[in-house]
Amino acid sequence: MSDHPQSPAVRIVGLRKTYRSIVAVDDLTMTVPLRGVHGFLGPNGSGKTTTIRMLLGLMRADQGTMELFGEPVPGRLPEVINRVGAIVEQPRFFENFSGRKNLALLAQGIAVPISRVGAVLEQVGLSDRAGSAFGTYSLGMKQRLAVAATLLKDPELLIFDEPTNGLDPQGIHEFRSTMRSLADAGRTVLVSSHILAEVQQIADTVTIIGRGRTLAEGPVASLLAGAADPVRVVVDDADRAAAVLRAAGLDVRPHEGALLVSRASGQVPPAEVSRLLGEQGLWISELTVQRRNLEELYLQLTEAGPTQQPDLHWARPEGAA
Ligand SMILES: Nc1ncnc2c1ncn2[C@@H]1O[C@H](COP(=O)(O)OP(=O)(O)OP(=O)(O)O)[C@@H](O)[C@H]1O
Repeated sequence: MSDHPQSPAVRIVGLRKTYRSIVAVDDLTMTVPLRGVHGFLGPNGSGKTTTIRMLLGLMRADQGTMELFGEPVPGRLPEVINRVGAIVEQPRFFENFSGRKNLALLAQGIAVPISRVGAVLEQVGLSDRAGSAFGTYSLGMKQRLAVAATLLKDPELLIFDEPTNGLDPQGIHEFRSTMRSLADAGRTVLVSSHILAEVQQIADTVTIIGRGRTLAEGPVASLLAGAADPVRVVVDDADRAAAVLRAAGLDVRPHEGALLVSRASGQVPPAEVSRLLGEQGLWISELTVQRRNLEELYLQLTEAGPTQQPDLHWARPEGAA
């Protein structure tokens, strides 16, 4: 059990790393709550891999503090490393050995009971193909065998760095379900990706970074529940509908055969749009609130600049700048 039961799985404050003149990570802050899938998101080159390598003690930070389960790392890494499983680089498996035999060899090497092999194959959905040679596996199956290898020690936190790179849609789908089921079984999954929309589908919480800095962090649902998402409405007489809505003080923008209705002061209730148009005999054929996705949020954050983002931080640790 943890000495710090209330501590998040990961806490990073003020992390910085430079490679000669390149600032790869710049005052980065991240909190990964216990349990659930946490997306660590940002475009290529934004500093995700560098951060993960520092967290795992594979590289030294220039500045900042990091904790795993409340223990400062790298100082106390030996005490917590057994609670962490990570795929940072592709592990090497023997092509001619079956998935099961590859895992059995690994289990022996790290003194894990051989009985764990069957359990971890089951957890990643590879039991049916466990007897086939690794060389015959699809990329997605190879990746899931790598996950199975990290599960041998039964870690509480799993860290995957861009795990779906190179996978086809089927492989991506399967990997997502694997991450979801690991989290549903009570583990914490930290997954980095440059494809924000992809991770949005399974992440409970996210940290979004750009150029080595944290731009936003929090539950996906609260980050996306913008104060003023536009209402998209389709009506036959769009010109007259636009005039009616504008007369009621709403902003109206034609967009791809529909009208996007918004108001500077906040969210427009769809029922208000429906009532205003209905009262004038204008009948709506489609009415939806256009929720943002994480990619749109990212673009908005990078356009807005750092001074306009403080309300998007939800879990800034005390003492963070
Ligand atoms: N060993 C290195 N030497 C010099 N610069 C590096 C090195 N590793 C990374 N960088 C630079 O540091 C920055 C952050 O890279 P990093 O790999 O951490 O980003 P990333 O978000 O993981 O991107 P990707 O998804 O492409 O791996 C980039 O500008 C990268 O070019």
